[in-house]
Amino acid sequence: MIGVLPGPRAAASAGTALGTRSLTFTYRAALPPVISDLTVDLPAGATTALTGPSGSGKSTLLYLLALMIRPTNGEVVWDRVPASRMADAARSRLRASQVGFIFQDALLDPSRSVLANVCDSGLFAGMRREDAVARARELMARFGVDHREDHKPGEISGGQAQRVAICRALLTNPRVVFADEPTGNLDEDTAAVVWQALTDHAATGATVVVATHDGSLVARADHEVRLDGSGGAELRAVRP
Ligand SMILES: Nc1ncnc2c1ncn2[C@@H]1O[C@H](COP(=O)(O)OP(=O)(O)OP(=O)(O)O)[C@@H](O)[C@H]1O
Repeated sequence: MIGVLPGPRAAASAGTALGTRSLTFTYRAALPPVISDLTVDLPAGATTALTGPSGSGKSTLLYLLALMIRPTNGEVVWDRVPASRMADAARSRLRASQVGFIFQDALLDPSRSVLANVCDSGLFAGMRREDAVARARELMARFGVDHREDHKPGEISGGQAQRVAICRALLTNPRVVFADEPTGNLDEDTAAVVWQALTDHAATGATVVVATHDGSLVARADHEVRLDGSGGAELRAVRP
């Protein structure tokens, strides 16, 4: 069980909005839990690096926090509400309106153009089409993929697909961004642009949680939650 640390930029935020209470998750009853009795508050207005050995449960914890899967025991709490107990439709609405998720393998729709992939999350969240397109083009220019807007995901590189996925996640200016190895496919300069974008987003008051093995990213985060590989975790301030 682990505790709470205030974020350096927490003053800019409305406080901690997201956390877990005695969270336990098991993929199969016969197996030991991947996450075991985890209590943590993830500060708003700050970046938190989620680290730990391969297989320790980083992706699983991101899916739980993003309400994509339900805990075996305990809660994921959003604004003091046990959101993991909400009905599916309510969880979907919360995800669409408040969460940006950058998957480890980008997970773009191969049948849709790059521009459509980026815009769709905004349309689903209720944005007007022209606003979604304008914001998508602004983000794609920032991440250097605007010249690919008419291409299909199968026609762009892995690093470009990762950047498109980042544009998609930031489109609605979500309150919470989860990123699963967002710089894994990127060169150093592009990774720096992505990290800066996530840091800037946290500075607006958002909660940003990044699963990563990249020590240079961890060193630039505000906090680290380290999963120990046996279901537990510890939280530390990277930059007190
Ligand atoms: N759908 C699934 N069914 C059963 N077990 C699973 C499933 N998905 C993941 N696991 C197991 O859960 C554990 C945690 O996996 P997870 O992908 O969350 O780890 P991770 O820390 O993100 O790993 P990596 O750093 O290698 O990406 C692993 O032992 C994995 O084999």
